[in-house]
Amino acid sequence: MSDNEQSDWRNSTIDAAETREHPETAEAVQAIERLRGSIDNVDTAIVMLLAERFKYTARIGQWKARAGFAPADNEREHRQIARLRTLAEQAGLDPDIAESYHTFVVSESKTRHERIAAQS
Ligand SMILES: O=C(O)C(=O)C[C@]1(C(=O)O)C=C[C@@H](O)C=C1
Repeated sequence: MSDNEQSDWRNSTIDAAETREHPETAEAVQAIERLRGSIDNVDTAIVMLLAERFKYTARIGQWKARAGFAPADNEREHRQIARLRTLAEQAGLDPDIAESYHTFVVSESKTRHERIAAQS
């Protein structure tokens, strides 16, 4: 493969019209499109579940602000991380991915808890 061909290949996506017509890539295009449909379904479920999770944490934020509790609870976080890492292992997911997800959502909830506390 020439340098030019190599860089064309690296920049190509399945959306280019010719990939559909090429016998060598047509099967891959179809398989990827089917898998993208599954990914869209999973992403939809994740966004719905995140919306539900943040409704619960918003209510916790209000209770914490009212009761004078700190936004963060490190012990709870450690227990959550241990639980999620075990679940991930059982599900065949890299536990680091589960922990990164936890870090992201919990840091967002704490930011929101702090906002609620500052407003009340
Ligand atoms: O369980 C709590 O105390 C929460 O405020 C919820 C939550 C979470 O998003 O799961 C957020 C912040 C805490 O540090 C721990 C957990």
